[in-house]
Amino acid sequence: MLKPMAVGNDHWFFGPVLSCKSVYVQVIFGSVLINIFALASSLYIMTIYDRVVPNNAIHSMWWLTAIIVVVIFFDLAMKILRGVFVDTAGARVDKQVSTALFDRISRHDANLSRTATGSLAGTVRNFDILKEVIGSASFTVFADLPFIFLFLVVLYLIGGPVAAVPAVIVPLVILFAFLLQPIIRRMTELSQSQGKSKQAVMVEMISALETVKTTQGISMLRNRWLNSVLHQSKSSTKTKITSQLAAQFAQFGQQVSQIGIVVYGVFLIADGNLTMGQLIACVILSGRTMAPLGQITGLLGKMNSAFAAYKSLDEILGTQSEEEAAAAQVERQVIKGDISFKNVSFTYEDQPEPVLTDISFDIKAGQRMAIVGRIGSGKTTLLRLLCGLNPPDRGAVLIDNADIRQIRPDDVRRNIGVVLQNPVLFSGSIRDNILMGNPSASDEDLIEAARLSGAEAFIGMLPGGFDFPMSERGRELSVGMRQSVAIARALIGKPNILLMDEPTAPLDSSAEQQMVEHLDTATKGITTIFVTHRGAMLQLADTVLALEKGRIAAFGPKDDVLAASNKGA
Ligand SMILES: Nc1ncnc2c1ncn2[C@@H]1O[C@H](COP(=O)(O)OP(=O)(O)OP(=O)(O)O)[C@@H](O)[C@H]1O
Repeated sequence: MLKPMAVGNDHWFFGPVLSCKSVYVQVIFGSVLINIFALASSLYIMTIYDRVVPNNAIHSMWWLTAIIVVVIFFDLAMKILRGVFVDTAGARVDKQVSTALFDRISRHDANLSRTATGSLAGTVRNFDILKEVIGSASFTVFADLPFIFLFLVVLYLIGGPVAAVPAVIVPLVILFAFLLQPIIRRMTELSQSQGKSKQAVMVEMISALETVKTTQGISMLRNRWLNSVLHQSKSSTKTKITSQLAAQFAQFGQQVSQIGIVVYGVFLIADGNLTMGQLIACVILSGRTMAPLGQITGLLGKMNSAFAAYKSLDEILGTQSEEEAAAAQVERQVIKGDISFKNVSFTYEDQPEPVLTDISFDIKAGQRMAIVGRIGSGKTTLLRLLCGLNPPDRGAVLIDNADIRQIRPDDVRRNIGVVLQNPVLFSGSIRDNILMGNPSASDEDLIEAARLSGAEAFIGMLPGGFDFPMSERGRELSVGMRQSVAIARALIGKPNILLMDEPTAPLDSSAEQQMVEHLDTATKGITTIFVTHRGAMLQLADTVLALEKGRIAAFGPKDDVLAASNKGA
């Protein structure tokens, strides 16, 4: 079960934002000053027209000009500082949220592993949109919004009834933007989800480029790509046009307001109720009143994108994973290695049939068990449940009599060595890759793990030995070499439980025999569970579990199970 996280200091987004509270308070303070400065320039022009020009008061003009120049410099300094503060806060939030994102995605969570890699990458990329809004100077426009009312009041104090013109237009612009808002939001969400599908097609193709090149699959993927590009560009164009409509209406409102003030003002001047200077000041103030609305409506598209990005990120970061929930429960520095399955059943999401049904068995610490069965009988799935990659729907997987979901994930990772099917290596040296199994291991541990896995034999022949540099996925090594490095990575943490999924599958029979001999030494005294289709690996096992269509067909000492199966055959 996923539990929503509380909003507060621990919230993935509002937590970091609130931690920059003091910076944002300074930004608001800066905005107050900037808006007050904006009043000064219209008052200056009004005074020049009404007092200085009629009286030819050049001396006063110099004084007033000196004051307004100082104000303009302060205004400039404030705007620069405000921009710097917003950027600084944005960078801090970015660092914290990006770290949380990495941690969350790198933790094995069944819910995330169901999401396509490309789509996940798209969600992560969307964080940039959110970051751009909160970390950009345009964000400060929100701080300017309340000043619309201040400007209206000042407009009234200076121009009296002319204030009625912007006072009518401002709510109309706001209303129009509000009415468009849900439409823009829907379009933005659609455009973002289509963007993620586009990313998913590209990532899937790039990650299997060689397969794509050597099969006839290019045209199929190309069609998928073009379809998603077409859909996304259609919806993003619609979103842009609609949000521009709101911005254009705000600009239109600004122009109408200024013309309205001029026309109304001329009548008021004719009646002697307004001066020329007051009229000019009112026109300037009306522009200033409407400016934030223009900016906000221009930002509507971006803000909706940011909101949609927030929502999709919240699906990843806003919930507490089961392993995090369990983290607080049982600490197991050392796991001895007893394993029990109690009536375990499991169905992959969106699949009609269970993959494992009512699986129960016990093995004692130090036993070595082979899981055998036909293709698709559920062997890998059983191993996935054992590493905690997927939680069972019913029943429980117990390690040292504790439900694996209740053991801290770090303790599970430290005590269980895992070699998955087709293990992945990372760019970096062989040393880096093996140390991923235990970053604090000594050089002796490293050499020992390489010896036990059989990797030592070829590492010595590579240029640089353990420092041999590899690129992405370790493609400079043969499949068998990669397998040995992956086994060394699993062994270096000296685990008491070792899980392996067909560790000898890519090897020929002589390499397999060698690997079996290495593993025989490496797994002495360790609870070892491995999936295999190969007879040679069975030499290691003292216990065999045979699966058939997700149910236990046989379980017991190797010789008994093999004898029974020979009799059956
Ligand atoms: N991620 C998944 N989502 C949905 N169904 C899955 C997933 N992984 C496996 N399955 C299905 O679960 C069943 C068991 O798969 P599993 O990989 O556990 O079998 P296996 O015995 O290890 O097969 P093999 O010998 O081919 O490795 C299969 O029918 C497979 O289609």
